[in-house]
Amino acid sequence: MEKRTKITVRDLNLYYGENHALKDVNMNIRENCVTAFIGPSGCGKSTFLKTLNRMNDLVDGVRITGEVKLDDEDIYAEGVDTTVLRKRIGMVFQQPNPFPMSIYDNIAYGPRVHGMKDKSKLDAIVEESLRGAAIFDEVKDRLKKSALGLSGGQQQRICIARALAVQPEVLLMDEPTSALDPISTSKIEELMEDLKKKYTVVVVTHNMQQAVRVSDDTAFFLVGEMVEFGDTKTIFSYPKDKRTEDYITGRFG
Ligand SMILES: Nc1ncnc2c1ncn2[C@@H]1O[C@H](COP(=O)(O)OP(=O)(O)OP(=O)(O)O)[C@@H](O)[C@H]1O
Repeated sequence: MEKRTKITVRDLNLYYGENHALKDVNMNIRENCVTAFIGPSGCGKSTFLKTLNRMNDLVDGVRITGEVKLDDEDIYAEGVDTTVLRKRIGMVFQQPNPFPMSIYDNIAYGPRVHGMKDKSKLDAIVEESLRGAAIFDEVKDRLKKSALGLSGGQQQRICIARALAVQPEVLLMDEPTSALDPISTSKIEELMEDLKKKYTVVVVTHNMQQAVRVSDDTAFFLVGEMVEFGDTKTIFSYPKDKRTEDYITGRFG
């Protein structure tokens, strides 16, 4: 079945001061799919990911032109509440960054900030989020213990659960496995397959095999330009652009 577009990007340009870091990017990100961004270091993958939930707003000297729509809403329109936006579009980073508090409190943090006080509802959200991130069984007997006592791979799944706890629609993942061992990496990759049933997932990865394994669509970036975008199998089997072909065959990067 053809998937509908969840995020539409039109003519997006981003400048860090004089540095033109994203050049006329256009993309339709499909709902309930995993979209991967690949490309060599410094090509703008993370910068682009962050424009999708306005995380770049926090950086001094950034200027953005163009349009990003979530469903039919322009996320850069005047009056958009970025707290609400980031609740709808959650984010997971390269380094697992659980808060220095209990596993339970990490997950309950977002719902509490958004006003949830009811203990039994919070309990249910915590369990559901941990299950959604495939870590409930591993931590159910130590919910009151510090999240910092978990392994890196478990911490990353706690961060995913924390993002799920506020019921997002989209999950942005910035190289979520690059700090993890192969077993933790494959757990997160399996999880992505599951997550896309409920959410729209966008992942930046350095690892082309990972893009092939987990994603439906792939975008290839090179010095701020989105060179090629489309169905992952097609991009990796029949790249249209010579630069994409050179990159995926390992000629540079
Ligand atoms: N906060 C910032 N301030 C100024 N320039 C920045 C900032 N963040 C990134 N840049 C610049 O923007 C360009 C794109 O960087 P970005 O981190 O988005 O690339 P990337 O493809 O994600 O790289 P990597 O894979 O190494 O993380 C680079 O030239 C980088 O130096």
